[in-house]
Amino acid sequence: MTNFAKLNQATGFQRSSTYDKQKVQPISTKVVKNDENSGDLSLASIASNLHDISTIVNTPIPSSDIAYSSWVVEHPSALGSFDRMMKAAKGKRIVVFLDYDGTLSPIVDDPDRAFMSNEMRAAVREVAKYFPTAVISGRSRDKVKGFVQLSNVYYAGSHGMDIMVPPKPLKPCDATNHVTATASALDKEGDMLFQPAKRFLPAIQEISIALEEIARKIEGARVEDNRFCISVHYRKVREEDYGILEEKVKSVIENYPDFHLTRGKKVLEIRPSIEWNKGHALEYLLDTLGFSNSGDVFPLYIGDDRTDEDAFKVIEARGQGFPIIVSSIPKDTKAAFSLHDPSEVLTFLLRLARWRKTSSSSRSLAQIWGPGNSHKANC
Ligand SMILES: O=P(O)(O)OC[C@H]1O[C@H](O[C@H]2O[C@H](CO)[C@@H](O)[C@H](O)[C@H]2O)[C@H](O)[C@@H](O)[C@@H]1O
Repeated sequence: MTNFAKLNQATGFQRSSTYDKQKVQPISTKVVKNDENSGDLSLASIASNLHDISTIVNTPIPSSDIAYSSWVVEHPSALGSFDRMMKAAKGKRIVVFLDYDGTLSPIVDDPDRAFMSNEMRAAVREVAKYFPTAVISGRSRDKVKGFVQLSNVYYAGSHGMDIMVPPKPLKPCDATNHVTATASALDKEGDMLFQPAKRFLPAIQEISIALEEIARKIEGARVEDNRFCISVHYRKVREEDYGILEEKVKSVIENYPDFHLTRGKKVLEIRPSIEWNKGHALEYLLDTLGFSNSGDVFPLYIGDDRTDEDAFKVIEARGQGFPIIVSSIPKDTKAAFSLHDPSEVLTFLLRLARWRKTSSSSRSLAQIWGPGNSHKANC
């Protein structure tokens, strides 16, 4: 049994095996209590009955809807499961990790215009008031910081290859946990930087120039310098030109054996071949904040893309925490829970902050954190 299966079993989550479309079941009227949607049928029960409903009312339900609903049975909605999730996290210290593109901001054609809404910013700010919070992005750290514009979160750019934590913790509650990591340097502002791919910077510059040259000749192609990795966007490239672009990009990488190509959403990413990804960044941040050997830490990671799977795997291996995928289509994932899109991410974050706020005010601090730990409730 996997750690998640154990976790789900312990917390009462049913992650069924593959949905059997042939099996006719009575339409469930079981209600999943949910603050936003109290009284709605759970997605899981919808999934197991969509096919039957379709037959009864003789109205075809798109197969994509059925497929999505079946997938949600395997990866329950983090909104529908919220109360039970929080029950499982009771008495633990939640640390929040957020991806940027496709999670905090919707996917748009122009990467420079992937702005985060003010509502989302306020929600992240609120969450970060109560929980240590980090944004881990494929973008350069400066760029993602420029989009998020919050001073109370930690930032990791270049898929975790550029991590910044202030030498002093962002919140007093982290003070006892804050440790100085090795292999770090201080930047101009005195922030502590961890940049395991620094030695590749000269090669990255060369590769970037070669890729710019290629992109100039293919309409719609675009190169984005993410400092320790490079993105070649093809969202606006004609389908018939994609093959040429990919071949040319590969031919550049062939000259640089220390680099490899990965793929994201309509983007090719060129990265140094080091053993470091978003999963390592999550572990690094937990260590730096002093949670390395802490049995009571509950990392919560929300992300939408392939590179986020590395972080999901780390949480799965720890056997504690919530890996949440943002997706409107079924996909292979290590995430245990799901959210449909960034607007559901917003709702989830607001609920998370509200949950902590109300539990802080309605119960005594000692009840929440245990005797002697009441200061932590301010985190
Ligand atoms: O780890 P992330 O924060 O999710 O970054 C991954 C890549 O995100 C961006 O590209 C994606 O979003 C763009 C804006 O919505 C979209 O135009 C593009 O097609 C997507 O792939 C970013 O521009 C890349 O550099 C990141 O690597």
